[in-house]
Amino acid sequence: MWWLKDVWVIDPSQKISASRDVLVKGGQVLEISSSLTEKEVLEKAQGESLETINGKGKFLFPGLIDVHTHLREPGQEDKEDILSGSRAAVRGGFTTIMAMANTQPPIDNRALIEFVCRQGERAGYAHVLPIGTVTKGMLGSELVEMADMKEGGAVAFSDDGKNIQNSEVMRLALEYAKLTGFPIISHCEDKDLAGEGLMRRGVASGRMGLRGIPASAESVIVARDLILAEETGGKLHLAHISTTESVELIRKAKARGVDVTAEVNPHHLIFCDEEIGITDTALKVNPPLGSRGDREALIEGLRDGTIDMIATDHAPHTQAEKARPFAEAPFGIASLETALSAVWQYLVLPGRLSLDRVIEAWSDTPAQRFGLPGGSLKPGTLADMVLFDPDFSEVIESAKLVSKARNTPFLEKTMQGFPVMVWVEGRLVQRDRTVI
Ligand SMILES: NC(=O)N[C@@H](CC(=O)O)C(=O)O
Ligand SMILES: [Zn+2]
Repeated sequence: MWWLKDVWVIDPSQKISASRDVLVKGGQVLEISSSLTEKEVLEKAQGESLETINGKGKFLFPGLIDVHTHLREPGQEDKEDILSGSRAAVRGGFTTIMAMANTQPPIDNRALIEFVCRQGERAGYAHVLPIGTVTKGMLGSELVEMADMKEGGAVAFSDDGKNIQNSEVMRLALEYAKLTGFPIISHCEDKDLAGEGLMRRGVASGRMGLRGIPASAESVIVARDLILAEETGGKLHLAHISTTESVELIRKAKARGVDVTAEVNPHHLIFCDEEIGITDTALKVNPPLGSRGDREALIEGLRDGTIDMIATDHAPHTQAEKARPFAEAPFGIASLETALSAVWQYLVLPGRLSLDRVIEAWSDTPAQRFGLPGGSLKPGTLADMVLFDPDFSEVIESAKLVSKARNTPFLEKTMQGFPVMVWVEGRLVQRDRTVI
């Protein structure tokens, strides 16, 4: 049994943000109280061994749920695999991760869905929940067997990494997914507008002489998908929103009652295109980093609820691939191990976002939207939880990362505020930054 004493509990699912004592027993949250005496706790332990943690000055919240994680297995295990990715997850404070389907081969049938589930269970760290593709082979034309894949354990459908260019296929997908009750997760990017662009088109891309991707490449597809979701009544989730226009479109669609949710990635909230250097491929990501104005619009959107969730879009690549010239390096940032700390340091500490809002957007809301267990510390629920120490500082060193990937802009930087204990179903899986 665990007794977390005098810890600041943030659990948006129960509207708790207060100093509390928390008891965990038999893998479940047993009780959250304003204070407990040793005698009371020992009685409740009923002879079970007890570990007491002094939580003063620390936060306890539900294990974070990441709805956008690339784990690369099967097929690209040199970048990441389900074991290394789910270890990286718990090191970063995530107890549930939704695995993206753009593997090789893509996760487009029930057998592959079951394979990802099995590998996740075998790894035994974060819960790994597979997302299936929307189309067979991720080729954008023929829909997968959604109901069958749901039976196998899929929790959503997405061709992420690629946009569904054919609007009729997207419309059918939204219609058909209604049978499963699951959202279609859309990677909004008009292929022709994006062209061979390398970063967001604007003053910075002009100065650097790099081919640009206009903001419209994202926003025209956001507009299309919102119209199709409205017409079909299907559930739509928009991945990695990055432009001011997209935020505006979502705000208006929500006001009309469209069944849409949206996510934003930490890097789009923290960086902007001006910070990209021609030698710095760590910041080469898709969608590309926007302008300062976009960054403000995204923060505002997350604050007012237009943007529902934060998601990492953990996109691991090998060092050799990221060492290529800017034009040739792949898009993506590996972020499971640094995302929460980065949000704490760059957004919560300066007062741009409250920690309560961050936790809601990264636990309760994803659980609700995708119908997942977790995201709550209600007594009786599985104890997936994070103890966060706002004062813990660490240099992000290659040797300490448990992900296979090193493509993070925070490498060699000192960061402050980290998860120092993480439990999955009441079992301690990370202590003092070491994965157990
Ligand atoms: N975000 C990225 O830059 N890359 C992702 C694909 C994606 O999420 O669109 C990847 O799979 O590498
Ligand atoms: Zn994507």
